[in-house]
Amino acid sequence: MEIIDWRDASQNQPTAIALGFFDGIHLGHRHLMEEMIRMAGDNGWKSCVLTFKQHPLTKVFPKYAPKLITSNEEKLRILQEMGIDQVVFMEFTDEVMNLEPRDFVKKILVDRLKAKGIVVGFNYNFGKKGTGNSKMLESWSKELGYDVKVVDPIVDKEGQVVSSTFIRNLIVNGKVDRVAKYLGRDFSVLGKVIRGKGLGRQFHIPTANIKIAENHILPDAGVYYTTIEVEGEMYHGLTNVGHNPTFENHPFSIETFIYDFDRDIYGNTVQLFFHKKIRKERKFDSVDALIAQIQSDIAMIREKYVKGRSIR
Ligand SMILES: Cc1cc2nc3c(=O)[nH]c(=O)nc-3n(C[C@H](O)[C@H](O)[C@H](O)COP(=O)(O)O)c2cc1C
Ligand SMILES: Nc1ncnc2c1ncn2[C@@H]1O[C@H](COP(=O)(O)OP(=O)(O)OP(=O)(O)O)[C@@H](O)[C@H]1O
Repeated sequence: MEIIDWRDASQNQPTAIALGFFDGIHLGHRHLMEEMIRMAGDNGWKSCVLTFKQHPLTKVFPKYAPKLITSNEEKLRILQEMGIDQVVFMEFTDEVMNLEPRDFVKKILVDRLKAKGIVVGFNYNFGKKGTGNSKMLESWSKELGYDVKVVDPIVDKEGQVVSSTFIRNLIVNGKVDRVAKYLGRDFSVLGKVIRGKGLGRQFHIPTANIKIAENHILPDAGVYYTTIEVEGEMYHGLTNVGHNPTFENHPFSIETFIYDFDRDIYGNTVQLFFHKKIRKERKFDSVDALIAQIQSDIAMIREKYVKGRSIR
C-alpha cells in the first residue's frame, strides 16, 4: 500500500477514490470501501482512500472536535489489511478548508489524483463549509470524466444508521460490548506502559498503567473485562479506567491487572481490547474494602471469562 502526498501529481495512474474521514473504519465505511475496490478492480484502476490527517473539526470548531476511535496508524493498518492500493492523508489546512466544492473535485481529485471513479456515502459533504454533496459530484461527472457511486447507508436490525458518532457514544457510555457489532472488531486502544504510583504492587495486585494518545477516545470510568496484547501474545485482563476516587487527588489512569502474567513491561507498547463493563468505579471507605472488592472482581472474571478459555 502506498501513502501518497496529494500535492504530488506525478502519479498518473487512474484511481477509484473513496472519500471521508472514516474514523473507526466501521461497517458502513467498509461497505463503501468494498464498493470502491470493486469499481477499481472492474476497470483496472488503483483503489485509493482520501482522508484527512486530523479531524476537520479540530480546525473548524476545536471545541466540538471528537476524540477518535482510530489513530492514523490504526487506520493505515486496517486499510492495508483490506488491500487498498493507495492512501492520501491530506492536511486540513486553510487552503483545503476554503476550497470550493468544484475546485476540490477538479483540482485535487481529477487533476492530481487522476480520479476516474468517486465513491461516497449517502450523507457525504465536502468543500468550503461542507456545501458540496453527492448530487454535485454526479452533475459534474460527465464533464470532468469520472463515474460516481453513492452508497446507501448500512443500518442495524433496529434501523440505526452505523456512524462514527453513534459508536463514539456507545464507547463513552461504557457500552463497549455493543461496539464490536458495528466496528466488525473489538474496540481497542494502543498505549505505552508507564509507572503508576506503585500502590498496586504494594496491595499485591500489580497493574500495568497504560498511557494513550490525548485525542483517542476511552470508555467512561469503570472496571472492564479486557484482553491485552503484550509482545505479540494475548492475555486476559481486568482494567480500571478513572481517577481511583478512594485516593485523594489520584491522577486519571488506565490500569490493567493481567491474568497469569508476571513480567516487567515498563516502556512496552500494548494493545488493550475492551469487551465488557463490569461495574462503576467507586469510592471505598477504606483501602482494605477496595482491595477486597478488586480481589472479588478478579475472581469473578477468572470464573466467567478466563478459566478454560485460552486466547493465545
Ligand atoms: C480491577 C480493578 C478495579 C479497581 N476499582 C477501583 C474502584 O472502584 N475505586 C478506586 O478508587 N480504585 C479502583 N481501582 C484502582 C486502585 O485504586 C489502584 O489499583 C491503586 O490505586 C493503585 O494505583 P497505582 O497504579 O497508581 O499504584 C481498581 C483497580 C483495579 C485493577
Ligand atoms: N452507515 C454507513 N453506510 C454507508 N456509508 C457510510 C455510513 N456511514 C458513513 N458512510 C460514508 O462514509 C464516508 C465517511 O463518512 P464519515 O467519516 O463522515 O463517517 P460517519 O460514520 O458518517 O461519521 P460521523 O458520525 O462523524 O458523521 C462518507 O462518504 C459517508 O457518507
